[in-house]
Amino acid sequence: MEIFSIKGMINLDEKEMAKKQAGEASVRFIENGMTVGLGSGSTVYWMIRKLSDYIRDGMDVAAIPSSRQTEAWAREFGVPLTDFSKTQQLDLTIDGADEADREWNLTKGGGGALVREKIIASIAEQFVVIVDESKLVDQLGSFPLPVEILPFGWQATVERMRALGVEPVIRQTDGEIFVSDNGNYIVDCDAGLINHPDALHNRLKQLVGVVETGIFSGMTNKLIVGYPDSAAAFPFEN
Ligand SMILES: O=C(CO)[C@H](O)[C@H](O)COP(=O)(O)O
Repeated sequence: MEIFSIKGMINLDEKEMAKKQAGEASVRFIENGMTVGLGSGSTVYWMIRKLSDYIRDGMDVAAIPSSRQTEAWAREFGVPLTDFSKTQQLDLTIDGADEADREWNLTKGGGGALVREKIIASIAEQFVVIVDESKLVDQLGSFPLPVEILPFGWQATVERMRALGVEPVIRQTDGEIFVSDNGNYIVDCDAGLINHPDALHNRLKQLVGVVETGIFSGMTNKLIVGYPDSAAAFPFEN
C-alpha cells in the first residue's frame, strides 16, 4: 500500500518516519559558513527540507548536489548551490545508504547516483550517513551491489563481472536500460554476503568499463540511525 506522499506530507509510514528522523537529525552537524555535499535519495530529501528552515533563519551554506533530483529539491527549498569551479573540498557531506554494516561500510547506488555520491563523500572532511534502522546489517550483500559501467561494450563488461563470481543484472526501468546522470548504465550485482567489501570493490573496479562501485568502505565518520520516533547519532557525543 502506497501511503507515503512527499507532496501531500500525510500518512507517513513507519519507515518513512524513521527516514525523516534520521534526515532531520543530521542537520545539526551543519554549521554556518560550511560547504556541504548533498547526497541522494528519500532520506536526504528530509535533510534538505530541514536545512531550508535553518537557511530561512539566516544560516549561510553552499551546497553541491549529487544528482539532478537532489539539485531540484535544493532549488525548490532554497538551498544555495555551488560547484567544483569554486571549491574542491567540502566541510561535510550527508547521504543515505542502502545498507550499512557493523563497521559502517556501505552499499550505495540504489538511486543510481553512486559515482557523484562517492565524489562528494571523498572530498568531505566529515561524511555523515543517514539511514533508517532497516538499513543496518551484519554483513553487506542482501541488497544487490550497484556498479556503474560505461554503455560502450556493456555486455562484455557484464560478462567479465560474472566471471569474477557475481551475478550481474543490468538495471532497467519500464523495459528500458536505466541511464545515470552521467550517461552510464548501472549493473546490480548479487555477490552473496560480502565478507571483504574492499576486496570485492577492488576486483570489480579493475575491470575495463567499470566506472565505480557502490561499496563505500571506511568512509563513514558519523552514522545517524532513524527510528519512527527518534534518531541516534554514532559515535555518541557527550
Ligand atoms: O545511494 C543512494 C542513491 O544512489 C541512496 O543514498 C540510497 O539508495 C538510499 O536511498 P533512500 O534514502 O531513498 O533509502
